[in-house]
Amino acid sequence: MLQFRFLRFPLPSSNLSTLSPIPTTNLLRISASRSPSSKPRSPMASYTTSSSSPKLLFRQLFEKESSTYTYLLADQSHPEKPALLVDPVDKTVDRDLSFVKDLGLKLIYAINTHVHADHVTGTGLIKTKVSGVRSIISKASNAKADLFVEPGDKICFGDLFLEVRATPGHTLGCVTYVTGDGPDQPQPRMAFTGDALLIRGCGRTDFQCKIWVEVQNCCINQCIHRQEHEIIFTLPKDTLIYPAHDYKGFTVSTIQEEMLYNPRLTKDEVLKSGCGRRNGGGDAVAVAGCKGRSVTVAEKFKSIMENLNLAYPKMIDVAVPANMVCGLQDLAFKSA
Ligand SMILES: N[C@@H](CCC(=O)N[C@@H](CSS)C(=O)NCC(=O)O)C(=O)O
Repeated sequence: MLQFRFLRFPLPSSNLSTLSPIPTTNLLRISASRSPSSKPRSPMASYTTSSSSPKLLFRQLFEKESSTYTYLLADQSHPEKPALLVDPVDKTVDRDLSFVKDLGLKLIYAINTHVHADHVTGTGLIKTKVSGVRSIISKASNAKADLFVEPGDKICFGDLFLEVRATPGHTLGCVTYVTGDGPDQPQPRMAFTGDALLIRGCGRTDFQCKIWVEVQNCCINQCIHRQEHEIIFTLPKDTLIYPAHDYKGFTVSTIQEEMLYNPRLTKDEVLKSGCGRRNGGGDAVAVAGCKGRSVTVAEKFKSIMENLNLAYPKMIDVAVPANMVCGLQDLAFKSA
């Protein structure tokens, strides 16, 4: 069972009628049933690739240089049509804001899933162009923003909300934003996974996390594997996956599809062989006496990730320092 703190952030006075005031200790419990440990044998059920709610307005936007997806969500049934952007890119801010204006929405939040390494976030630029917008990032990112979220927090926009789930691995502060569970919320649910879970892939783990591994003497690859399975894969199987990037032309996936076909997250041969036992985290643990089969799930994942041989993102030296300050570094130059 996961526990979520129910938060509504205070809005600037011009927005006060948009959302309800902040409840202080309102706790909402969300059931989180465990996912099956191995691949289902039956063929994949065919799930819808779009979510429906009379309230939700949803758009997937693309920035082609970094292959980044930005997501626009709004409560269109609310009189003020409060909206938020997930992972906006500086280069496409004008496009996004003009789109928001065309649709008659009131942008209240500009949210990042993590400190990006391949592009500069648009959140800082958006704040200079639209008054009252608040930037959001996870507290664990250590980056600057107006508001910091932690696992279990909820970000409300009108009657809709996003839950915050921790999915570290690509960076320590990576979070996934998941649409709410409830009568007014979109069905199926939607998970904005940032770089934690990509379609048939996942974010590289050779940035911050190697340092963390050394410092904490803990295997982050094992950690991300566990996070993917327990924090993401406990969502309903029809939950739609919307990543921050795609390099192959995919736009959306589902939990079920990724459980079956994501090559980085489905290496469970040890479990199937009977040579493994389960530990508390759901990983296979090698058992003495199973010669030649003593490779754990986490070790396989680690080996895949250590052999990706990806070049460092071209913009990393510019993007990371800028994104640590909400993309506001050198803003005068950029907006000139
Ligand atoms: N070539 C691109 C960067 C490509 C890259 O490294 N993508 C990251 C996410 S953005 S930091 C990643 O995690 N990729 C995983 C994968 O399997 O591709 C550039 O130069 O910007």
